[in-house]
Amino acid sequence: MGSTSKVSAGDGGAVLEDVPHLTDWLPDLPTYENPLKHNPAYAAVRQYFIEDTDVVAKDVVVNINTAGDGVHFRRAGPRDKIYFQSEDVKACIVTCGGLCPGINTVIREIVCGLWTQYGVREIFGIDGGYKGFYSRNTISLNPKVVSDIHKRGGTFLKSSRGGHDTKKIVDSIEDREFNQVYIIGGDGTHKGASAIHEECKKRGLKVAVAGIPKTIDNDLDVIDKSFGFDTAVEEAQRAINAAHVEAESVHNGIGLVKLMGRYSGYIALYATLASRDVDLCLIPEVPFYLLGPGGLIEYVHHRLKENGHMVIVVAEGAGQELIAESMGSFKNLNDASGNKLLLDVGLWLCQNLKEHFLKEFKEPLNLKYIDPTYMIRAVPSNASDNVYCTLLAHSAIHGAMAGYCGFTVGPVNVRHCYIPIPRVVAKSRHVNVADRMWARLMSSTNQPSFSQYNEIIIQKRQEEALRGGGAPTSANGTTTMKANVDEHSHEVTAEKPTDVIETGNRQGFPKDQTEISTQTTPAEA
Ligand SMILES: Nc1ncnc2c1ncn2[C@@H]1O[C@H](COP(=O)(O)OP(=O)(O)OP(=O)(O)O)[C@@H](O)[C@H]1O
Ligand SMILES: O=P(O)(O)OC[C@H]1O[C@](O)(CO)[C@@H](O)[C@@H]1O
Ligand SMILES: [Mg+2]
Repeated sequence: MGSTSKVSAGDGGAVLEDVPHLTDWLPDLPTYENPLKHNPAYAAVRQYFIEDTDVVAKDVVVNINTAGDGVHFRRAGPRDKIYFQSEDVKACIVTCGGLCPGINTVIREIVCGLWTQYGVREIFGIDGGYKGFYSRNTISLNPKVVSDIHKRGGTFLKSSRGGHDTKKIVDSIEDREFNQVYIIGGDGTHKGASAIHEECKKRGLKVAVAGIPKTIDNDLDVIDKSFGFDTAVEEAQRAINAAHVEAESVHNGIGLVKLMGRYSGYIALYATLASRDVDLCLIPEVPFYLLGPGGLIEYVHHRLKENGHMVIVVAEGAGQELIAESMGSFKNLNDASGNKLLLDVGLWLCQNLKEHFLKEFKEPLNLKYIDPTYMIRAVPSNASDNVYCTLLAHSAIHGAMAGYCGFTVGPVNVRHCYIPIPRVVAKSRHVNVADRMWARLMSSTNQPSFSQYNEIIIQKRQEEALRGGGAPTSANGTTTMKANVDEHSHEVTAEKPTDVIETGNRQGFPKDQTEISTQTTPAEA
């Protein structure tokens, strides 16, 4: 990422992973009194201003015998001295990447917060993500324009993938004289934000770049949880309930629900735990197999015999390697930002479940597939996400006004912090299957752990080798699908099953992801 980290130690030995400040390259900047001192709403608050020495511990659960002084982040909030005068601020806001409930609330609260708390009058929206900086006119924003946008899903400013051109973006920032840039987005967006910050620094500009982490997959590291996640989990309950109703109303009924989660299965995990009607939850972090002892088909058969119906929740990124191998050959497609496009695990499971049941148990399945993928992220944020978004927006504006830059905001152990951007994008967060939260799920669903994955695959391979290669039966229970990948809709349709192949990669994560964070969030404790 090319940025130098600002790590320092306090007198007591505590380590501070600090965020950049405008004075790092503009040491003589003047300071001003924070107008909040005279704001009737805030003036009465005792200890309203955050001390520069206030920090938040990254880890709060420690071993009494081995605990050191640990890593800390700068506490977010208003400072009594600020580095911008209200009339000099020209702020802009941009939203990038996929949608997430609450984006509009963050936009609204940045605008209203800057306006009412700091008296800023020049606030602009960038139209359609990063590329809007150099290809579109800006949108003038004020509290009236944004007054009711938090009641709508989506992004008022529009979003996009791809199109990040650091030079062109910073040229636009310079030309338009923006000095505060608020960037709402996920891991890709934050990598872009970091590049913008570094370029502004290189050009010696007085520009504060502030990130606000947005990811429905909850895959950004360090922060407790991303906004919109709770809303999405709540919305997913409607689909799971429908799947349950459909499944229990017929013989041999299966309700299959596909939820978002490219590489991290948090939505599926939490939606499953919240529902309690789910019998099987498949996530990208846990590779599974179909046939053989401990396999998916055996479990589904057992569950149907026992209960007559079942509900399966699958995260969209689950089983990708299995599907790819079962398809023999397929094209690797990426979206405009370079993210891998996923194969449809929902359709694949439907086809394989139905076929195996007919073939092995001579029983037809009554399978209903529900795909609410976009429905759970297109809704407006719920009440608690709205409050969360408000705090994020306020933390961001207080940080920028105080001259901090190249930071993102978010709660760490429930206290809002300023976190250096490289820290949150260095690695993605994944469900820790060795953690108690996954254990809770396993105990709720009683599903198999698929722990024999390696043994099953090795054994099947050996059997195939003995047979001389061209195995007439499935090695892992997958049926080869000839994929028609429509490059525009990205849908995968299956033709008639023809052949069988094996899979052999225990690794459930994307190959290019070398560092994986499986931190325990407070909610998982
Ligand atoms: N490494 C990078 N450097 C600079 N810009 C990037 C980088 N990766 C992605 N971007 C830009 O960030 C924007 C958003 O990226 P992306 O589409 O990956 O979504 P995201 O922010 O990760 O959000 P999500 O994946 O949660 O929807 C795009 O405009 C993309 O060009
Ligand atoms: O179809 P789009 O808009 O690219 O978004 C799909 C992807 O976005 C994400 O929600 C991440 O934002 C993934 O879970 C999902 O695969
Ligand atoms: Mg992303």
